[in-house]
Amino acid sequence: MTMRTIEAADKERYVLIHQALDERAAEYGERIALIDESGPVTYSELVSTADSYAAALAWAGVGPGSLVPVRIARSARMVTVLLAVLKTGAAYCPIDATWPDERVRELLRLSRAELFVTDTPLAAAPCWTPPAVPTPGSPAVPADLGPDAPACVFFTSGGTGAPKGVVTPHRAVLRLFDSGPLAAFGPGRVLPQLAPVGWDACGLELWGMLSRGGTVVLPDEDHLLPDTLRDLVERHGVNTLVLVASVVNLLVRLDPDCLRGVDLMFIGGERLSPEPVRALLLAHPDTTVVNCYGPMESFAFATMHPIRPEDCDLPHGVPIGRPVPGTEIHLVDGELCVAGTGLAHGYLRDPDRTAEVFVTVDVEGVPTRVYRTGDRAERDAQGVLHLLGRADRQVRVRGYRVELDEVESHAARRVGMRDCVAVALAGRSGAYERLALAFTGDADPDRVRAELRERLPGHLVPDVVRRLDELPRNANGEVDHRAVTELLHVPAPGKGLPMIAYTETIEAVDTTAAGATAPPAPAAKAVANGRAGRTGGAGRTADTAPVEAADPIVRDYLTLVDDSMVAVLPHALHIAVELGVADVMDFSAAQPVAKTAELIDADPDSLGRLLAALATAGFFAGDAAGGFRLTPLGARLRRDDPHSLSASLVNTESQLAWLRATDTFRTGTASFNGGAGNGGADGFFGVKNTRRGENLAFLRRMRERTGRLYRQAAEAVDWSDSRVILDIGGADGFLLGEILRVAPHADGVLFDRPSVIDEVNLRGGVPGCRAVPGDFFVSVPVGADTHLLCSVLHDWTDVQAVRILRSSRRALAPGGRLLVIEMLVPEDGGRHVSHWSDLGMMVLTGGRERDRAGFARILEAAGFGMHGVLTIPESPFSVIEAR
Ligand SMILES: C[S@@+](CC[C@H](N)C(=O)[O-])C[C@H]1O[C@@H](n2cnc3c(N)ncnc32)[C@H](O)[C@@H]1O
Repeated sequence: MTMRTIEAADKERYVLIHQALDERAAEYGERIALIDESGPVTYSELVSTADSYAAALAWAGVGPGSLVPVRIARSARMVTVLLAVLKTGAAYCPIDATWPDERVRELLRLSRAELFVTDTPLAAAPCWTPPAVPTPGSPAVPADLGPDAPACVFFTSGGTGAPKGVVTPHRAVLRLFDSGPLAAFGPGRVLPQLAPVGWDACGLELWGMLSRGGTVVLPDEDHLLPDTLRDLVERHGVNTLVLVASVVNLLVRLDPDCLRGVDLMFIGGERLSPEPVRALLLAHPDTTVVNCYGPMESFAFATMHPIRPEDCDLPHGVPIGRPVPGTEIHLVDGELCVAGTGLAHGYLRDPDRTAEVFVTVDVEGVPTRVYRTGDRAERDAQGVLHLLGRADRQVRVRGYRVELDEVESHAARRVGMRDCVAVALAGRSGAYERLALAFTGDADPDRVRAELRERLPGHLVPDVVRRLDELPRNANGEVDHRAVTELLHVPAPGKGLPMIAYTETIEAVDTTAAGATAPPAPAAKAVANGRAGRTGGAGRTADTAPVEAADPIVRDYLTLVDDSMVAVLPHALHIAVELGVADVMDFSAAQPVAKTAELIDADPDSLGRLLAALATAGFFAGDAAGGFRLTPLGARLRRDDPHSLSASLVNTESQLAWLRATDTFRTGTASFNGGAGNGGADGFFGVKNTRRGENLAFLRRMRERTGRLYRQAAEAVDWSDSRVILDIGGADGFLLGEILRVAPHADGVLFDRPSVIDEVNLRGGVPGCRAVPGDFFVSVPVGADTHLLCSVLHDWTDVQAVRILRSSRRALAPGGRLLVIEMLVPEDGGRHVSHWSDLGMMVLTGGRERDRAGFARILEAAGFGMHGVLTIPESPFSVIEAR
C-alpha cells in the first residue's frame, strides 16, 4: 500500500479526534480510559463529563474557529477539558502550568483567546474553571467539521523572540494510529502520560491511546524515576512508554531493571545516544524499542525505526527509519522535508514564517507541500533514513526544542547588554544538556539570568551566563560560535569543579591557558572561601585555574573528582552493604576473597577490588595472602551491629532526590515526592504510609541516626520532674526507650503516623510505653507534662513547624515543658555539619535546619518561650527547652 492510500483509509475511518472517542465510549463504555490520583475514569464517564463541559463552553461562546488556551495541571480533568474543547468544534492550546505568567500572557495575546480555561486564573483574560462536579448537560451539538479543522495549537520556541503556534488539524493527529508501530495502541495497553502538556507528544499519548481504547495513567509528577516507573507498572499495569532519550538514558543508568513489564517503548524528542540504547536492548531483549523522529510541524512523529542492537554501531547513530502512516519524507538538497496528512496548517497568524518553512516542492512532477525541518539526512539502500545533523540554529536541549536566536533576542533586550550569543553545551553522551549565554556589556550576569527566568519558560533560560570582555570572532568578524561554546563549556555540576557558579563574570579571558599547568590563581582562593565563581578579579578564568582547598576532604574530592575516594566511597559502601560482605566476615582471621565471593554470590575479581579499596579507608584489613578480615569500623556495615550504618548507607531515596536537586535550587521546592502526591515532607511521609518497605527502611535509618547522633540526650537531660513523656514523631520509640531506662519513674507515650505505630505494635510495642497513632498537624495526645520533638521540626517549613508546635502547646499539661532536639546552625556563619543537613532537608523534604533565632521565632509563633539550650555531649545536637 502506498502512503497516499493509507492516507485515504485514515480519512474514511476517523475524521475527528472526539468522534473517535465517542466511538470508543460506545464500544468500551465501562473500560478504564484514564487513571489519576483520584482514581479511574471509564470511557463513558470521560465522554459524558466532556459533553457537559462542552455544553458550558459552547454556552460561553466557544465553537468552531475558537482557540481555547487551557492551563490545568495534569489530571483526568485536564484531559476531559481538552476533549470538551474539541467537542465544541474549537481547538485547544495547551499551556504548561510551570510557564511564567508573563509567557502565558504573551500566548493569550497571540492566540487572541476570548476564554482562558484554567484552575489558576490570571487577570489578563476572562477565565473559566471547570467545576469539579459537572452539571449534567445535554451532549454538545456536534459541530460540522472536516478532518482539516484545527484541533490544537502547540506553542514552540520561535527564532525572532516571539513563540510560534503550530496549528495542528485533527487529521494530523489521527493519521498515526492505524498501521505501523503505533497501531499497537488499544485495549490492554496502559501508558503513563509523561510529556509536558505543551508538547505534541502529549497529544500523541492522549489521543493515540484514547482513540483506540487503551488506558492513560496521569501521574501527578513530571519526572520518571525508577521507583516511579516500578510503581506505575505494579499499580496500574503500565506496559507502554513514550519517552525522551534523556529520560531513557537516566533510567538505564540508574536501574535498567525498572523497565521490566514494559514491552513497547517509543523514544523521541532528541538524538539517541547509542550506548544507553544498547544497554537497554541487552537488558530487555523482548521489548520493542522504537526510535521516533519528527518536528511538531508534522504532528508528533514523522518517521520511526524499531531498533535492533546492530543499529547502535552505525556511523550516524541509530537510524530514524521510515515514514509513519500518512507521511512522506523527501530529501531536498540533503534537507529532510516532511509531507503528508501530518502537516500543520502553519504558524498561528504568521503567514511570513509559515511561508518560509512550509513550501511547495516538485516531487516527481507533483507539486507537494512540505515542511523543511532544517535537518540533514540520507536514505540508505534499504530506504531507511539516517539523520546527519542540523542545518540551522535550532537545537534540542534536554529534549526541548530551543531556537538559540530566540534566547539571544530576549537576552539582547536586557539593560547593559551589548552583544550576546547563545550556544548549547553537550554533555557526556554528546546530546545537548545545557544552554549558555555569553555577553559583553555592563549587565550583571545574575540579573540577566533572573530577568530571563521571569520572561521565558525554564528550557529557554540559559544555565550558564557569562560576561566576557569581547566575544570571540573569526577572521570575517563574525561571532565564532565554536569558540564561544568552548569557552563556556564548564563541566556540569558534580562532574567537574563543583563550585563554579552558573553565572559569572570574567573580566579577562585567557582561552589558551591549560588548566593543568597554571599556577594557583585568585579563583583558588575564592573556592577555599566557599565563594567560588564570583571572583570578578583579573587573571585566569575560574575554570582554567587549579583549585587548592583547605579541607582535606574537599582537596581529595577535587583531585580526582569523579573517581576520588570522596565521590566513590558512598557507592562502594552502599554496594558492600547490599552484597552483605561484612555479614559473612569476622575480625579474627582473614578470609580468602574467593570464599567471601562464594558466600555472597559475587564476582571474585570485582569483590577483591572493592575490598582492597575499602581497606584503604579502614573498613577491612588485608593480609599478605590476599585475604581480608573485618575491622571494628567495617563492623558498622553489618546489619546486626548495634552501631550499624547499613540502612543509612543504602538510602536511595536521598540519592535519587539529589539527582534532580538542581530544580530545588531553582524553584525552592523539594525534589523528592516519592512518586506519589505532593512534594515536600507531605509527599516524603505520605509515600511511606502506603509503601511498607519504604516505611521500614526509613525507620531503620532513623534508629541508626538517633543511636549515632543523640541517644546521649537521654542521659544529658534531667527527667526527675517528668511524670509522662510524650515523644511526638518518635518513630519506633528507640529514644523514648532509652529515656525510660534512665527515668524509670516516668510513663512514656509514643506518638507517630498510624503506619509507624502499626509497625511498633507488630513488634510488641516499646516496654513501659503507650503507642498512639495520629497526625501531629491535627492534634497530639493530652496528659503529658513533657513533650519531645526530636529531629521532627527540621523536616518542615516554618509554617508547618508552627502548626506542629501549636498542637503540642494545646496538649501540654499546664506548667509542662517541650524539649526540642535538633542541630543549631551557628549564628556566626562558622562551619557546622548542620549546613549540610540543611541542604539535605531542603532537597528531601522541603524543611530546614534553624539557628537559635529561627527556633525562637517559630516557638514564639506557637505560644512558647525559649527557656534554655543544652548542648548534647559529643554530638552536633542541642536540646532546646521551651515552656
Ligand atoms: C525525622 S523522623 C524523627 C524520628 C524520631 N523522633 C527520631 O529522632 O529518630 C520524623 C518523624 O515524624 C513522623 N511524622 C511525620 N509526619 C507526621 C504526622 N503528620 N504526624 C505524626 N508523625 C509524623 C515520622 O513518621 C517520623 O517518625
